[in-house]
Amino acid sequence: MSEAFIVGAAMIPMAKHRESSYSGLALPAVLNALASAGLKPSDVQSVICGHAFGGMLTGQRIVKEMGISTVPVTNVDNACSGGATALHQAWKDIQAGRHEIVLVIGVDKLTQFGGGTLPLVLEDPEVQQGMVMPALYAMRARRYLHERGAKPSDLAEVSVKARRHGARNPYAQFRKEVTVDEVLASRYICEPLTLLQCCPTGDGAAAVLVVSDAVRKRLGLPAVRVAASILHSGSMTTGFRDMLRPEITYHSAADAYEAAGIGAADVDVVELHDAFTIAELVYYEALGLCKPGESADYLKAGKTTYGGDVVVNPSGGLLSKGHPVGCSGVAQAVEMYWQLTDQAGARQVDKARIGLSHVTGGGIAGLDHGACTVHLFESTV
Ligand SMILES: CC(=O)CC(=O)SCCNC(=O)CCNC(=O)[C@H](O)C(C)(C)COP(=O)(O)OP(=O)(O)OC[C@H]1O[C@@H](n2cnc3c(N)ncnc32)[C@H](O)[C@@H]1OP(=O)(O)O
Repeated sequence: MSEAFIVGAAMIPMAKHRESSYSGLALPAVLNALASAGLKPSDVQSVICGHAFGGMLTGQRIVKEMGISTVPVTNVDNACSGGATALHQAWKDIQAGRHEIVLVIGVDKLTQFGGGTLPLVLEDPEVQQGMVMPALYAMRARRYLHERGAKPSDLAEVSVKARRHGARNPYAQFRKEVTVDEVLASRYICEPLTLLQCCPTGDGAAAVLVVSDAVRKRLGLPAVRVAASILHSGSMTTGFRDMLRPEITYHSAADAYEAAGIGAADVDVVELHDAFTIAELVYYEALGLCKPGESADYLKAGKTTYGGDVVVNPSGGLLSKGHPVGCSGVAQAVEMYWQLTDQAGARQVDKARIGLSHVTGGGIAGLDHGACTVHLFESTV
């Protein structure tokens, strides 16, 4: 069994790239990731492509443009977790000794829908009743305000931090800082969530090279070890569900910490799934960054920004960087690679050695979410 390492990474700036095809989005990320690892397209032994809305054979359409052939290409759909699931599959392949150099791509183009909320699967009974993602998270937010005695400004603080971090990130879709008042004054999407508390729709692509220990040693490059890679689907329940206890994230995080022998207190930098402000607060608790019930105070005390206990979403997170669904898990891995190899520029987390990324996928009736992926990374620099 070989351990898996990331030795190269790249992404394109997230934005509304209306004129680009899926291959057009992905190719610059792929070629720059290869270049950063000193590898050629022909060195790649397997390609795994995460996307949600690219249609059939998205990965093959990208690989065709790379000028390589016969390499096995796998497409992975796990909604927002698609990219992270692709990374999980690469980790498994490297561990099993099937391949030594795997290219992982995450890509999605949400501008194809022309605006509004994301299209969901119509056979889902909750979707038939009108469930859309902002509504799901608005219910969580209402529950949080009710149970915790929190204020809407507690939610808004998440966006303020996200935008402050994102302002340092040239790859972020939104780079302007905002105040609590501006967040609260933006238009309601689904009360209590306002526009600036929702991740935007946009387009993006990211790529990482995952290699075996032997290849890492041969390349001699700064590398990040994948210390744990956990994928869970949700547990079915037809009755009451505690919306402030996202069980799929609790389980995935606990398994990741156990697999890596790493505790939450050891983590220096986190990229978590802040699709809406409320998500970040409940995930602080589920990832064990703070105790249940303490998330709003933990944020307000500055514990999750530079100078605090752990820097959460230095990239700006989904709220600021953007959330092109199937791309996001790979974009998180790119940020982890940059942070843990001291290449994150103005947003570098000082002495970052251990990183955690977390992404959940898909609203689905009866489940907390459809998929959850948690990765732990360790710097080898
Ligand atoms: C399990 C899981 O948890 C899975 C998940 O990840 S769920 C999350 C998946 N992603 C989503 O659900 C996307 C959430 N966001 C949305 O649905 C939509 O962006 C929205 C309903 C909030 C707004 O959609 P819309 O009204 O059609 O806005 P849109 O046409 O995109 O943009 C209108 C303007 O608002 C701006 N805008 C849109 N979203 C913005 C945001 N979050 N912050 C700031 N500005 C925003 C746009 O830039 C645009 O400005 P300009 O006119 O100056 O260009």
